[in-house]
Amino acid sequence: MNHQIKKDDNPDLIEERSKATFDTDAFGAFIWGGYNNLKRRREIARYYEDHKELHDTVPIAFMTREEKLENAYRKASIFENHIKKACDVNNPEEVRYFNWLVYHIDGHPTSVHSIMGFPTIINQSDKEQQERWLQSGENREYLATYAQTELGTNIKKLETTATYDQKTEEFILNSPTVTSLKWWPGNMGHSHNVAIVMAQLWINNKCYGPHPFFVQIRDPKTHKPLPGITVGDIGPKFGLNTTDNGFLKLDHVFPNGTYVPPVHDKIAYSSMMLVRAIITPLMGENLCIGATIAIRYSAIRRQGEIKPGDGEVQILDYQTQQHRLFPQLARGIAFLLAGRNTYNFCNNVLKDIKNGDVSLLADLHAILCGLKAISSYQAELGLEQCRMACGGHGYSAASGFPLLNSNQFNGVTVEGDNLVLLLQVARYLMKRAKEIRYEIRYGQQPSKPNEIYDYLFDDAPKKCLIDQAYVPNYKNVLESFEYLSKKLTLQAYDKLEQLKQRGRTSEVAWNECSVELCKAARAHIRTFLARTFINEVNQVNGLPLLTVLKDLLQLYLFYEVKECMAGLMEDGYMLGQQLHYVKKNIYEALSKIRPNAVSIVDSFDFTDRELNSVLGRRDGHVYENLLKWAQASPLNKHDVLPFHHKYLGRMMEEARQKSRL
Ligand SMILES: CCCCCCCCCCCCC/C=C/C(=O)SCCNC(=O)CCNC(=O)[C@H](O)C(C)(C)COP(=O)(O)OP(=O)(O)OC[C@H]1O[C@@H](n2cnc3c(N)ncnc32)[C@H](O)[C@@H]1OP(=O)(O)O
Ligand SMILES: Cc1cc2nc3c(=O)[nH]c(=O)nc-3n(C[C@H](O)[C@H](O)[C@H](O)COP(=O)(O)OP(=O)(O)OC[C@H]3O[C@@H](n4cnc5c(N)ncnc54)[C@H](O)[C@@H]3O)c2cc1C
Repeated sequence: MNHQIKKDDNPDLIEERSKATFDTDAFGAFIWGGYNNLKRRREIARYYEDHKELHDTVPIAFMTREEKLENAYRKASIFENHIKKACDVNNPEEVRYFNWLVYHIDGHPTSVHSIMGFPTIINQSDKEQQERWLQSGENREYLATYAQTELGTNIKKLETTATYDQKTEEFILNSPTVTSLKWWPGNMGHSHNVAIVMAQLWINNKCYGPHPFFVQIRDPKTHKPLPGITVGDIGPKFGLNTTDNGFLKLDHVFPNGTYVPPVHDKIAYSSMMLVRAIITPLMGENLCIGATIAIRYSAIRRQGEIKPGDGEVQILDYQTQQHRLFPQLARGIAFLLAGRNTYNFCNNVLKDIKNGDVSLLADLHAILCGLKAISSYQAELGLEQCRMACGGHGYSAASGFPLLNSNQFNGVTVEGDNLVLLLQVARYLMKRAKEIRYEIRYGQQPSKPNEIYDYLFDDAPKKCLIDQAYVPNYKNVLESFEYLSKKLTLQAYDKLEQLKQRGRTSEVAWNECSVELCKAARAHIRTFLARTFINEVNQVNGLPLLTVLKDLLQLYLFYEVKECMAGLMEDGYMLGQQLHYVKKNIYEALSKIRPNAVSIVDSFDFTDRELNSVLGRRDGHVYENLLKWAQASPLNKHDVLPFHHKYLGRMMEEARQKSRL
């Protein structure tokens, strides 16, 4: 049953919704982690709808950059009064959702304090520091950005220095070169007044590597930059234009502080882990938003005929449209599920770290790097497919895609460039490969078993079992992913070793293998995503929901096999006939999903505010609202633009006069 049917909606959507074979609320509860979470989302969305002061005054596509910032500043100033009423402030998901409703996708002036600056203070300060900065940070008496990236970046090679002066017992922070300027930190340009500055710590002429420093950059009262600080906004960007990403030059600045060594030398990097953990489910959500817009629009847009004379069809009936859109839906769900799992894993490991236990740090780091890289890349490609699926209207800001996709672009870069992060996964895999080769040669056990990479140690001979069974066997597909991942991991490892034996240094050999290392990393993450999706679906009770989830899972798994078929076929593991079964499974899944497609996207329960799209409106009344949207454009405030006569009008008048001569 689809709970979103309303009698005044677009008739095509009513028809689609009436065909649902499952309960959309049950699906929504599966996606958002239970019925109570779904209910809370609705209550929070209602709260937002009822409080007009939290809404944008005009669509942000019609605002200048200054107007965008002022609008977001205005909302930030009343946000605290509302969030306590709207949410359980101890529930991060509720807080995140309320933030998302209020500020939407283009950033806002308190974001980096919330997701990076303040969490760094919570996780990386000692008791004395916490007493001083925790409550005041929580109250937003100050706002802290996270200033790590410089004009050139590679954390180990950061150029900003923090030199301990033994006489005055102070640290001196300095940007010694032009490339040491901090560049990019969010909200540093104008909004925040404190920066967590990552700088190379020097004590007694010895460098202790990058460490975070709490630096007041603007006067708490006047908000003017403090002496020695040069700070400003880096200018307009592809997206996130409501965020003032900034530059910062430090000229011998003296923040307060004492040096307390961390329990692990990578603790200083833990803030990045937290954000990487947030990014994966966010990528899933973005992709599901794009798919919702494109699928709803494809259900109301009629264009062309399939059976001549039968009238124009909904474009969602074209197999090509389904093949373009439904995999995005399936991938979006896979990222949401894997993202939720690893977010919980991340919080548990960060708690362990606080208690001095760093045993799972490397496992967590690798999986977060890989998921962030794969989810942001595939979401970017997928959203572009969704945009293209909407034809010309997809190119209009009214579709929501220009804002959604241009913000999505930053996902592949923020918190570490994707390729750099894939190489971190590969570094982890190479350690496992060394254990495998070592174990086989010397009969030793690997360091510790772990569900994430156990399959790499499975030595049983492998045969591809993908067949044409009516009910697809997901385990067989998962085994194919495991086979490919292990093969690519060992191939990369063996090549690395051969190159080293031929005299290459480790670093040069690494570079010469890096394309193959990235392939191995992708294959490992594909395996993780597939396993998580299968595990989650296996826990579902209730046949109608289970059936539709299995349709999506079938599409997800076989689509991913098709994506990596070259690797599976090159050594004869998968045969041509089996590829035929793979394609058959994809086409079957598309047609099983088709009648439920609108109800699946309805199940996400996104509000029109979240979709921010005339094409994706829940009621399907697209065309009349496209006209309203266009008429609201600032250009249409005047029948004749104020500068018309000065330029074009004069040009035409002069041309007319000339032709009269
Ligand atoms: C809304 C629309 C969608 C938008 C998308 C989402 C947006 C949401 C967020 C918006 C706000 C974004 C704000 C953005 C903020 C930033 O970007 S902050 C800056 C982030 N910067 C980076 O991420 C830099 C990336 N680089 C690195 O992390 C490191 O340089 C490196 C690549 C990991 C290499 O590390 P390094 O120490 O320099 O060198 P190595 O010798 O290779 O060391 C590797 C060893 O260290 C271990 N390790 C590395 N990182 C971690 C970690 N985080 N935790 C634990 N361990 C780590 C690694 O495993 C190696 O260990 P060994 O193998 O044992 O040596
Ligand atoms: C919207 C946005 C918000 C941001 N917010 C913040 C923030 O709040 N705080 C902050 O500190 N930073 C922030 N950043 C900076 C961000 O973290 C960096 O841009 C990111 O880590 C990539 O670093 P880079 O730009 O220096 O790219 P580079 O490191 O110069 O990478 C450029 C290219 O070189 C390749 N490359 C680099 N190193 C290697 C390698 N070792 N092996 C193979 N290839 C390599 C990469 O693959 C990439 O294609 C933000 C960036 C953006 C876009």
